Amino acid sequence: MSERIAIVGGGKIGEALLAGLIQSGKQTKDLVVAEKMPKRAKEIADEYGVLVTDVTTAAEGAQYVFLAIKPDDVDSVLRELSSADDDAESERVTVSLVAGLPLSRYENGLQAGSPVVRVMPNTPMLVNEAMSAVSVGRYVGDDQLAAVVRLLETVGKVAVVPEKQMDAVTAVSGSGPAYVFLMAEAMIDAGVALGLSRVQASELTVQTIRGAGLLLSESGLSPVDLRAAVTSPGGTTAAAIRQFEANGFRHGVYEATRACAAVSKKAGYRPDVEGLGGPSSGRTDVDAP
Ligand SMILES: NC(=O)C1=CN([C@@H]2O[C@H](COP(=O)(O)OP(=O)(O)OC[C@H]3O[C@@H](n4cnc5c(N)ncnc54)[C@H](OP(=O)(O)O)[C@@H]3O)[C@@H](O)[C@H]2O)C=CC1
Ligand SMILES: O=C(O)[C@@H]1CCC=N1
Repeated sequence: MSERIAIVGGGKIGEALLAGLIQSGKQTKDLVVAEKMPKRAKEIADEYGVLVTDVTTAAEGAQYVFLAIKPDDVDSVLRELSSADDDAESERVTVSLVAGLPLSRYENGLQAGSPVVRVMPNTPMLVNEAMSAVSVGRYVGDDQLAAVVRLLETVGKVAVVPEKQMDAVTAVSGSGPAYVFLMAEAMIDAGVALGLSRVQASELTVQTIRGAGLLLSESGLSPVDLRAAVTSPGGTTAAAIRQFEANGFRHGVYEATRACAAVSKKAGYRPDVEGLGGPSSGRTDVDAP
């Protein structure tokens, strides 16, 4: 029997999941999206040929409901899901892609005993090269976990991690693609400053990042060894790396990931709305940044 998969939220990561699942062979008849913005709903329906509807309809008959919505929208969606179809709820696996919110938030918001899996994916899912980290809720059976892992493996790699590592995971792989794209932007701008056309600088940068990523992934060598192999004694790379270090590159990456993890840790608090320590999260393990 085919599995019906609902994706609530047709934004960036919801679309990446949808596109990845379709590319990996999932049939569009087994996929349904809930998206509340009418313009976006039409774009998704036109582009992918899937049903785009409301949360309740999407969840009906779905074995898996992926939540690809912002943290602020979670409570209202959980209310809709728990009033949708009481009998089905304990069978249905809710898979949250939302940064920062703990498993307990979903387990408390859904019918008692509902299986919930928390995932931190990333946008390379669009090209079936995601890195997804998975933490398992207390009511998830082994078969249910295996099924979610199998689904995510169709769009990339999967690691199962304890929930306490999720903030760090978000800082490395969840937000990580943005750091690489920022590096690409900076390299392209630097190439233009050195006299290359933007088209040339883009082609050189994109292929360099692609090739370096593949080499790192496939050679079995460490980043330290691979960097050393590029760095000829007294040569051009050594001059560049000296400037990176003098300008705090390593420190910048460290501070950036720390800031990212701190925001992930506080996501449940919605600090802009309620102030730190506000009543929305139910979390008690949040430190000052
Ligand atoms: N982008 C990324 O790389 C990653 C994102 N995530 C997580 O994924 C989640 C979504 O992020 P992202 O895709 O970037 O955000 P987007 O804002 O692009 O997408 C969220 C979408 O969900 C829609 N939505 C909100 N509430 C509902 C509802 N009740 N029913 C149907 N649709 C709804 C929003 O509509 P509207 O705009 O009208 O509110 C919006 O189109 C976040 O929690 C984030 O932490 C995790 C890993 C990576
Ligand atoms: O920026 C964000 O909050 C989301 C979570 C990880 C990547 N994007």
